[in-house]
Amino acid sequence: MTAKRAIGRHESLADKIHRHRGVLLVISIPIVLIALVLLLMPGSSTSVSVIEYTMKSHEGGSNSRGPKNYAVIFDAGSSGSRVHVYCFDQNLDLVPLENELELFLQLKPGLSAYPNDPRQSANSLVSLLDKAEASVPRELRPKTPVRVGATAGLRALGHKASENILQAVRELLKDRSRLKTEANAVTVLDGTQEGSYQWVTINYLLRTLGKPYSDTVGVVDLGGGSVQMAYAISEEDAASAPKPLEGEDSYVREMYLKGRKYFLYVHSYLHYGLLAARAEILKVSEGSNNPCIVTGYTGTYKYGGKGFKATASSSGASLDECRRVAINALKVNDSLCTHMKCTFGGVWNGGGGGGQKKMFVASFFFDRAAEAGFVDPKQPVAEVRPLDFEKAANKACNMRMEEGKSKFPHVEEDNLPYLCLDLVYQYTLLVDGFGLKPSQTITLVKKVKYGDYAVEAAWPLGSAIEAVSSP
Ligand SMILES: O=c1[nH]cnc2c1ncn2[C@@H]1O[C@H](COP(=O)(O)OP(=O)(O)O)[C@@H](O)[C@H]1O
Ligand SMILES: [Ca+2]
Repeated sequence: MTAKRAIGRHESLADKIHRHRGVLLVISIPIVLIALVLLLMPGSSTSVSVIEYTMKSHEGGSNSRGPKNYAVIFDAGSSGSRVHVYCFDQNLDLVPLENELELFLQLKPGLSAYPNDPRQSANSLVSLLDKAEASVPRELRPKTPVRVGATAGLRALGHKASENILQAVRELLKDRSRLKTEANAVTVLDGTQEGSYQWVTINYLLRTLGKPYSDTVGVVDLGGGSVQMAYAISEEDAASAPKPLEGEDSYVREMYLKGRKYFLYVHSYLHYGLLAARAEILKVSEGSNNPCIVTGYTGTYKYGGKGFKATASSSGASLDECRRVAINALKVNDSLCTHMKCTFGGVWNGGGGGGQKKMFVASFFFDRAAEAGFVDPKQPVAEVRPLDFEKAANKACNMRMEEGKSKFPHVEEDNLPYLCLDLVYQYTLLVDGFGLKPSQTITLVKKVKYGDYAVEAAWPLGSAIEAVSSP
């Protein structure tokens, strides 16, 4: 020991620690104390959920796999069921199946339309399953993962009824298909999962994954039953994220994609999808006339097994009054907000920042804009501003039912009585809910161009990427 010390430079680490143990003790006590404080502090890393989600960088490849990996993903949405079949090469690039980059099929209604008949509900997927499976080469079927993700429709049905339906779907897959079902392949996606997949889908197709977070785009997905918003935030903002409300998912997910770590702010609002929001807006006027219903219409709106009085007021629809009702239904109310800044219903807004600069807004935002005639449904994307929704709303709220067909020739007949409501809600959600400026340019998206092709801008691609890149 003494000899070693005399040599000095050759002193081992253990000896050094031993010799300086006094100093080390003095230094380490405050460090341990600070670490403890940080760990126990509210809003620290406890509000960040880390998801096992690793997308390898290009050179990583999927070593043990074949040159082509298929994935079959069912989107059991509240208003319909769809299936997507994708094929990836070893670099996790999409490769064409016949002449498209995905097989995409859809039908209506969704699984939740059969709440008391799980078998019939599951059987509604048969035609989609058969066609999807047929598109996967026979020898690859046993290694091709199939997933079924149910969204707001089954979420709103409640645990028992939805679990029965999911069980029937599991049995259908087992009996009828040779595709690979992993554990948890058939589930109700939680809303934050759905929002994260949507973000991955769009950023994957735009090839922004792997770039700094402020180069990625934010997404909004307006479904029938729920609406999700997701965008990447800085590590500092993630660290100071508030804890979620009781029973809510955490606000921030950590994801590793193409060699980079992202902190994704994501929130899903159940009951605020477009079709569910109609019910919320009609509930505000509770049994009396509603200023959002197109002038001259008398009827009942059915949603989730319930009926809501949908009758125009005698003075007709009114943009301003409908706006007030929509703001009320959204619970845009600062007194509910216990965080720095909220969207609506007391939900933290994520703090904004570079990942929210560009917003890609999907599903019913695109569809209604197309029906209302201010975007071309044949184009995959359209740049608009929230005030385009308000302008169209103004026209819809000022017409009479019988003028509907000529003023809005592309609107489906069943949607006509609700056109003022839908457009006012969409404007209100973007501006009063999500806090966008009425004049901010946003991208309405149905499909995203990927090379010479265009791919559906929907969450299943994010799920497929996870399925083929997990071990
Ligand atoms: O793959 C897709 N491509 C384009 N639009 C889609 C796709 N899947 C769903 N949508 C849009 O979402 C709307 C309905 O949402 P959905 O039925 O999925 O409700 P949910 O997400 O609340 O369960 C559809 O009318 C359609 O506009
Ligand atoms: Ca959906």
